Amino acid sequence: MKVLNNKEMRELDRIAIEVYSIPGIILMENAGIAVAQQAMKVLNNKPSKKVVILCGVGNNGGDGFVAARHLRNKGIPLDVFILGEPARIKGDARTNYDILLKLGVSITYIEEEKDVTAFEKALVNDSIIIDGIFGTGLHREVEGIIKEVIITTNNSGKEVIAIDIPSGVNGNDGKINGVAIQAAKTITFQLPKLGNILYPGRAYCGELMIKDIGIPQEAINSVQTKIQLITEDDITGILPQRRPDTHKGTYGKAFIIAGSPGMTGAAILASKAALRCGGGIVKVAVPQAQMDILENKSIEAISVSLEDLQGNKKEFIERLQTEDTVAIGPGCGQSDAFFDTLGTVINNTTVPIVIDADGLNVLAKNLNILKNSKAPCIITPHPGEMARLTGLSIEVINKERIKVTKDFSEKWGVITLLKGAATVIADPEGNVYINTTGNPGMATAGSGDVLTGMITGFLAQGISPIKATIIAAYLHGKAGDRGSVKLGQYSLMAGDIIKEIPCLIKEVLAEPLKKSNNT
Ligand SMILES: NC(=O)C1=CN([C@@H]2O[C@H](COP(=O)(O)OP(=O)(O)OC[C@H]3O[C@@H](n4cnc5c(N)ncnc54)[C@H](O)[C@@H]3O)[C@@H](O)[C@H]2O)[C@H](O)CC1
Ligand SMILES: [K+]
Repeated sequence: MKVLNNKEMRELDRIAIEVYSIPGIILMENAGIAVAQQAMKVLNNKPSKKVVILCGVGNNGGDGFVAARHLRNKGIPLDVFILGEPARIKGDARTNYDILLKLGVSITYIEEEKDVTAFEKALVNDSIIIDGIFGTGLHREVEGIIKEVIITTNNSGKEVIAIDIPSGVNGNDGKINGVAIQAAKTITFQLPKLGNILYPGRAYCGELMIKDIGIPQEAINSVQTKIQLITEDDITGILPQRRPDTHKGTYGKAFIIAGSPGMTGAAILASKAALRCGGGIVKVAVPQAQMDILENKSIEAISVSLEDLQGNKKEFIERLQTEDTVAIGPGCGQSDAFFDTLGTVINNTTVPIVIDADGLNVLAKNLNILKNSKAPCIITPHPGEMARLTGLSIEVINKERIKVTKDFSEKWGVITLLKGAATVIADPEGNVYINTTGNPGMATAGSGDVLTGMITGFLAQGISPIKATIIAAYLHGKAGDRGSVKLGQYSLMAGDIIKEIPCLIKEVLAEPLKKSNNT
């Protein structure tokens, strides 16, 4: 699903209205109806029904006027408050404002302190608030009486439904322009905006609902954006049912170079995750002293002595030619020998390579070795590792997550998955995919090793590097969400994420069994 910035959303509106002749007031009516319907759902659980609607002087306010009319038609008591000069209300918003005036709806104009008091008094019992102050038209800091109303709203303890985007959240990047409405739910229209998806804006949205307001798919297709939100639709049924006449080799050979003294767990987690995602054969190169531990804990994986590999480069290179994918880095440490191993892999592998953790920390010392790579390369840094790869501060990286990730991918010709909330994936062509599954419970040792193993498991089966990265990112987060519901975010461990993979693959990824397959 495309994710738009404010300008692209306005362009989408324009195309719908000017190219496909859909009157803007129809879009506004549909938007307002969607908001009213959601408000009714929330009100149904409340004994006393009352809605207070905050409207700005733009079309976001226009949506609010429409919602007011539909709620009034359902007999819901409501108070409408307008923030800004009524004379500035124009076009479709003006039409809907005039209708409310003709209907005699109670409208209060918030221009000074006493009007804020009137707003506070309107918030009786368990009334709910609809936020139609600003949408994609927000273009400067929120100040003055509007800022005061937003703070009052947030302090009121009332449930807030935001129209399109919580007022104060910048639709272009999710940053807060001074202050922002904390919504319990946000109803956005046709496509999500970056401000609905990127933190901190995403946290202000509460539960995000995307409502179709009648903009045709042709109009959506014509808006040029390279940023997509990963949704379950993107990965549903993507793993074909397995044919009877197949064997483990059919599902690919993954070679994982992981582990160092005290870090065998990284190798165990990555190998288990790769197998759980359907990889056929998973070999793991670990230091000789850890082979027994690995074989004991990950019995389905095949262990290989890292020292033997490092001691016989010719054989190492020959082995690399027999694999379907290679992953390197989890728990590897940063020894000179490992730096050489990484160079051997990058210089001699033609199949997809996943570089994670210490592989990235060592790569950061000489990024130019990427220029020798003949293989599709996927890197999976967290912000700290990205800081070492780019020389940027973690603060800058987290402020410009999309730009930093996209720039790195385009510059070095790799697929970059930047971990964090929300995970950002970019490919060398500058396409960007945002993943919103996952939760803070996954900030636990080994979670990244699991993700590396999952990407590797899908690559081994011949899924394309970008698709394997997208599927793994979504599923990893979804598994973490399930695990956190069962165990709580404090107790979730990396191994618990792996436990959730089988059900999710069966429910989501695997193509539904055809009747004939049941025979
Ligand atoms: N396809 C759709 O998504 C549809 C969206 N609709 C709604 O229209 C708004 C966008 O409306 P717009 O008039 O462009 O802007 P806003 O209503 O968001 O802005 C209100 C108004 O406020 C002024 N302003 C901006 N920043 C500030 C500030 N910090 N302080 C004070 N005033 C400010 C600005 O000049 C504007 O005039 C979209 O979000 C949807 O809700 C359509 O109704 C249906 C189709
Ligand atoms: K809003």
